Amino acid sequence: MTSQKTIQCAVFGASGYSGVELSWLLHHHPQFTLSYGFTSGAREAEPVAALYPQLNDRCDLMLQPWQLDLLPQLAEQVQVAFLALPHEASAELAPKLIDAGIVVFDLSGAFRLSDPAQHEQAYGFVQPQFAHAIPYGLAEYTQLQGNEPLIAVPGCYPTAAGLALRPIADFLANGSTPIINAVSGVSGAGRKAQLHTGVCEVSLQAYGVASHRHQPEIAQSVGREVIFVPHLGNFKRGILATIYAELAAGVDAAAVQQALHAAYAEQPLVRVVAQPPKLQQVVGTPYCDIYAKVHGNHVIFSVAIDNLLKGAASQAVQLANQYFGLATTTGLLNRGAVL
Ligand SMILES: NC(=O)C1=CN([C@@H]2O[C@H](COP(=O)(O)OP(=O)(O)OC[C@H]3O[C@@H](n4cnc5c(N)ncnc54)[C@H](OP(=O)(O)O)[C@@H]3O)[C@@H](O)[C@H]2O)C=CC1
Ligand SMILES: CC(=O)N[C@@H](CCC(=O)OP(=O)(O)O)C(=O)O
Repeated sequence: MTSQKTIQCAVFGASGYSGVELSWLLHHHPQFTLSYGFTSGAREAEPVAALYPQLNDRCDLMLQPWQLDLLPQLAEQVQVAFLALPHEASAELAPKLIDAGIVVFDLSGAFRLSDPAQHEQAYGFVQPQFAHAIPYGLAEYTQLQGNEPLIAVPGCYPTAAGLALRPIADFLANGSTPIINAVSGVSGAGRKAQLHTGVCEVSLQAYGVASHRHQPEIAQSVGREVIFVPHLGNFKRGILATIYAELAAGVDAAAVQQALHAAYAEQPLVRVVAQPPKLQQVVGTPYCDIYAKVHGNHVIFSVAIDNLLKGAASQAVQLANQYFGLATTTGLLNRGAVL
């Protein structure tokens, strides 16, 4: 185990929603020191509290615009970079950081899909060639050794779907297609101004119907085709996913419950709950809450996470904890969130 606060790290995209949550978690982390918080080159240097006044007198991080000529200095100082960047920016920057000897935890979708053709179709750009070898970091199902150069942090919706469906993957009817309906708060779309996420525009609505880039990611994660329909809701943060899956003959409610409890008995950040979860019980926390009910030959899940934490920043820290041999919850409990 590494001694106190010795692991220096940088957050790229620290002015964004998932980046600021990461920065706040790392600011308090007992083992990591947040040495740099970078923004795009389009900004001036400024304190993080200038963008997020709730951090006044609580976090003295200075945001700096990223320029490539900072790389040698960065490589001397930090061991770890967390990328909370647009997908293409991550794809471009990650190889440079790796070449400089920095381990990268990437929150974008740039390295999640192992099939390059599927990636190009979903993201519209060509994936770096080494992407197929990058571990997909659904934290409860990943065993990092501490020598991986890059870890792909799962997407927010795929985190919720993967944590529910993986424990019962062997119980599903042959050839059946789970259906995932999920509602996300507006922070899922990031901080940048966009008409469709404006306060007068958002009203519960489906989008990306059976065409969202997370559909192939969920399919890859659970090992079968799925139907995925995301929805945008008029609330700030959180994802509530309702998942329907057909069970193989003979699988009953007890078997499903036993599989879920067995999968997460030793996993402190996934809670198998007895009532359908409310968003408010996970918002601002690193937990995923999973409820399951068997109805006839189907299992119905209701799953709740905070998209910016378990769906992004806290899962990245969970993976970094694992990478450095720390307990999975280190620095994650009793923290509160920024937004
Ligand atoms: N929001 C969410 O719920 C989740 C997001 N993610 C992923 O995390 C990543 C960040 O998302 P989110 O926090 O929502 O995004 P935001 O739009 O809130 O933030 C984006 C950040 O990236 C910076 N940035 C933009 N372009 C560049 C560039 N070319 N070079 C360097 N920095 C750049 C921005 O800086 P500036 O302020 O200067 O523009 C900002 O700090 C995305 O890949 C997203 O898909 C993953 C899971 C959940
Ligand atoms: C509400 C909303 O817009 N959500 C985003 C997903 C969140 C996100 O940033 O996607 P990744 O997990 O792939 O990084 C979207 O649908 O594009």
